[in-house]
Amino acid sequence: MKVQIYEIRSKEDAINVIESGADHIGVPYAKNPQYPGHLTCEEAKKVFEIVPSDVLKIGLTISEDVDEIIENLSIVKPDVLHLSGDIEAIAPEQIKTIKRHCNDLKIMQAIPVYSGIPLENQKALNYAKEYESVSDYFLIDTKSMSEEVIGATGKVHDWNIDKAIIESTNVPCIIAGGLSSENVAEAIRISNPYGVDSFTSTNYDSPKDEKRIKDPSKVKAFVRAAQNA
Ligand SMILES: O=C(O)c1ccccc1NCC(=O)[C@H](O)[C@H](O)COP(=O)(O)O
Repeated sequence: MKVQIYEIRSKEDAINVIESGADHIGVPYAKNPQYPGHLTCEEAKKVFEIVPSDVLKIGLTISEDVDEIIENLSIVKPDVLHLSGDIEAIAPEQIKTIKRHCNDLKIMQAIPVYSGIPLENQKALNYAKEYESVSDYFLIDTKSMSEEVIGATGKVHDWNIDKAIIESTNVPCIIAGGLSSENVAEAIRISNPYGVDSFTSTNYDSPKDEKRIKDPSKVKAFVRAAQNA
């Protein structure tokens, strides 16, 4: 079971999270006034410099501007670009353009799932079909009604929807949305994913420093719970 941890804002957090056994390190970058925690491209590059080659460097952007995305990738150089903005803002053909400009880049497309809405009233399965030819991973994540972006809600959704998406595609799927050491085993049992992702529930309750937000004991407990599931 692959374990992905967001959002890494410092080399210290990256080291702690890697020592805790995470397989994927998630760094959101390209400054956006709505997300003060996101790093500049230069800061993200510096964090990734210390990541060993057996850990995947996941760079998250919510940008919808393909030229800007390509320019930023030339600085940050992640292994995987995680697209977590409005899914309809970047069409599969545009993702092909991004891939053409960046050798060996892999794509993780976020698939939005709303809490409390039945699968038949959501577009998640259609999106998975539409984006599977340009995606190396899907990140099935909770979307809030009031936000354009997908994720970072701290809220769970129905894991049977994850199961349906996972069974519909050959793209490796990582599940996300309110996952913690307490609920991750049950989410895995229901959906049988390739990997699991956590942000909110592995943060300190009150970080003392804006760059050091990950609580090593919560990250270790999450990794252990996922690996033992
Ligand atoms: O990490 C962010 O800052 C972020 C911002 C905007 C959209 C998505 C973001 N993170 C993506 C992730 O993969 C999170 O870990 C995922 O959404 C789960 O978050 P949570 O429900 O808080 O555990």
